[in-house]
Amino acid sequence: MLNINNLQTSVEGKEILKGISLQVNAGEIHAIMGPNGSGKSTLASVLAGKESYEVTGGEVSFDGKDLLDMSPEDRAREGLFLAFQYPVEIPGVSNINFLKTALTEIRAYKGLPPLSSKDFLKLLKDKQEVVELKASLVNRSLNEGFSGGEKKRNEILQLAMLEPKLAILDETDSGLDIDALRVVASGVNKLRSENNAFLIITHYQRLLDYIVPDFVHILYDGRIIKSGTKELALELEEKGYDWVKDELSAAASHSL
Ligand SMILES: Nc1ncnc2c1ncn2[C@@H]1O[C@H](COP(=O)(O)OP(=O)(O)OP(=O)(O)O)[C@@H](O)[C@H]1O
Repeated sequence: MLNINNLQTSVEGKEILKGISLQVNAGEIHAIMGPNGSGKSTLASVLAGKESYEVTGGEVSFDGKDLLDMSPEDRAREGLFLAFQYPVEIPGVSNINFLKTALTEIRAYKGLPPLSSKDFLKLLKDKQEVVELKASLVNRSLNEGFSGGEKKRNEILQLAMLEPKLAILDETDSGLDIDALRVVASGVNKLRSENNAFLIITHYQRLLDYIVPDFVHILYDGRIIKSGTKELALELEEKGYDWVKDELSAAASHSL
């Protein structure tokens, strides 16, 4: 589904991603962990097509198509979804209109007609229950005045409505209380299927108790320095990032 090969990117002349390779197949959940400033959000932004990042090398294919060649809108239409670390507020655009417009766009791209208002509202009600989001929030302006936790739940509502092939969740757990964390995680677990995949960026092993990843990758200074299964996240929480660095330098000196 997603194939990243030696991806390198810079921002304002500063190299941030220094050769990332990662393959995500349908049905898989990958977690990316790494210290502050290691490039996690940059990776998410580059995949979503944010303009300020310059790709200086490498390739990314998504379902066999060249992702880097597509506009951000086409990436979304192809089924890529990014849940922001800091969801944006859009005053004047109601949450419900935003969802309807986005869903209509995506359906049109797939050659499907728009849903009738009745069917749309029925779908919305069903999905709202998945994320336990209050009905009143759906009628308000997009994220305006939402609490941090409500914004994150709203991101998962968007995910539930749009059913992307690949969802990238950038620190969705930050700012969530325990109940909201459980709701967001159970939303993701209900939405996961054989046909979609998730890339979950997180600082805390805690989220991975709820959403069990198939693979965990450690991003450090713009490179994936170690990959493993869910146990790697536990080990990391216990020993810290210096342990991975020390292990790698020991391996490097051993091979000299
Ligand atoms: N628009 C930008 N302009 C200048 N530098 C940037 C920009 N975006 C990212 N960077 C730099 O790139 C590096 C990686 O940032 P990024 O936000 O990807 O890290 P992160 O791993 O997501 O960190 P955190 O865990 O703190 O969210 C940082 O040194 C950051 O200052």
